[in-house]
Amino acid sequence: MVHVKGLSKGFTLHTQGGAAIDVFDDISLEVWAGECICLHGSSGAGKSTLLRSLYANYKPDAGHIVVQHGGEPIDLVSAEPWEVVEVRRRTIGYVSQFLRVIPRVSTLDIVTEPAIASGVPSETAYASARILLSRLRIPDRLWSLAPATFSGGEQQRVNIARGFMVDYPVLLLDEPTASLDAANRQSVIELINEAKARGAAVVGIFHDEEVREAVANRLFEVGRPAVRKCRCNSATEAAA
Ligand SMILES: Nc1ncnc2c1ncn2[C@@H]1O[C@H](COP(=O)(O)OP(=O)(O)OP(=O)(O)O)[C@@H](O)[C@H]1O
Repeated sequence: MVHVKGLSKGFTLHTQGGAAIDVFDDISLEVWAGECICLHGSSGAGKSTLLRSLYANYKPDAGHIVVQHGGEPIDLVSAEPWEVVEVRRRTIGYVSQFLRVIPRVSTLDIVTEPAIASGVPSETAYASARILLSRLRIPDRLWSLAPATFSGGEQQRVNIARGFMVDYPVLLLDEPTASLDAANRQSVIELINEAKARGAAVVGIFHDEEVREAVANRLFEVGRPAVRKCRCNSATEAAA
């Protein structure tokens, strides 16, 4: 479903004297339908940067991210913005750590929105949203409220419900259980395993060992490049 080839990414901090940070270099990875890859590595190794690159939030410096989209391969590194929008609507779902709260929009509407955008009839979408919110133990008295005032764990569960509303062929999960208690962690484990069973290719960051063991088929080590590229301009700076 996802084929990453020779992917490299660094950042240049233009507001801080052009300092260059090489994050990863020449990464290659394949993710098949029905499996879950856990991105692994020390803090700052580049796990979130890789995940965001897979969602085309960051543009890699080199390499390819080829995704099967509607039966055709598409390279997200060279895709046009409208193609990225289409891929996100139909093929790749992303659950970030934090919910982007929209003022005055109810929990039910936030959760339902991706399904309606992907063409699911509104009645079906609302019925699925209610089931997901119940499975994730969001009390129904909160469904009509905007989640701005919800606890961290409640907001995270609303975000997870939103991410699982559409049966995306590819799912990217950035620490989906970071603020959850044991019962809710278990619900998320079940949702991930159900997604795998229907053939989703899942890539995630799971710091929680119990979650990792319950869902991951493989660990993929994200590490700093063995040889750091120097982006200095002069030979003197390069030598230094
Ligand atoms: N938008 C950005 N601009 C500049 N540098 C960034 C940006 N995002 C990440 N970095 C840098 O890239 C490196 C990798 O960060 P990243 O968040 O991908 O690591 P991580 O492995 O997910 O870490 P953690 O486990 O602590 O969340 C860090 O050195 C970080 O400072």
